[in-house]
Amino acid sequence: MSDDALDAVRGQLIVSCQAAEGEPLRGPVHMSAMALTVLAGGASGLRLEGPDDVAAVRALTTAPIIGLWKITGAPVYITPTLAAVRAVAEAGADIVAVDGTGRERPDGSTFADVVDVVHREYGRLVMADVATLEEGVAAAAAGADVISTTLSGYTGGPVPAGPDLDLVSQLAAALEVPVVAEGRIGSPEEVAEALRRGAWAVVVGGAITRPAQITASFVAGTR
Ligand SMILES: CC(=O)N[C@H](C=O)[C@@H](O)[C@H](O)[C@H](O)COP(=O)(O)O
Repeated sequence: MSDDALDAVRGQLIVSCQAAEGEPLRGPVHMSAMALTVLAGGASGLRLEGPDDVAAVRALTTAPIIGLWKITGAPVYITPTLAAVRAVAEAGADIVAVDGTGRERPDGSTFADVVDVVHREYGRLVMADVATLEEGVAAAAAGADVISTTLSGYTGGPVPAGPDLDLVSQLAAALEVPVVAEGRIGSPEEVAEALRRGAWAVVVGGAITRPAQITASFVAGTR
């Protein structure tokens, strides 16, 4: 298994290019253009949703791709089944991101099963998307190659306004594996702070690639 993808993003910005079902930018045509655009801006890696987007962008770049597949219907929705894991790996993701919260997966698979499939069948890496320190420690013990703070704020209660940089600090202090800062990072200053706190890399999504969200933040200034 190669750690090249992780080496290539060390200390760097990864940009998440995602559009949800029903959004005008949904689909590989627009997301490919978005991906090439953020690479032109200096992003060192990409986070992409759905096998179609991953495959389309894989054909265009050798930049590291973190792939996931959001399948709604259960609390665990980030690459929630082994079939989804295989589809994302087969589409060409270097790193497969999956829910790493320890909650029940809809197909009954375990996180260790995911690690086994991704490592043994595909020779790729596994990113555990977690919400807490305990989940990150458990996912690393179960074989995750990299832990991301993706799900902090999304597993119960109100979603906070800013990123969970304290979780970045806690995970970085506790773990040997790389820790990625992700979720609600909204400024270059927050990127720098996440790296200071020990993040291996920083993922920014909506603040760069969700124009409706960005527009709404400006519209708020008219009220
Ligand atoms: C919670 C969840 O499902 N997060 C998703 C995971 O891939 C995406 O919707 C986020 O855009 C991504 O994590 C980047 O975060 P932000 O867009 O806040 O910079």
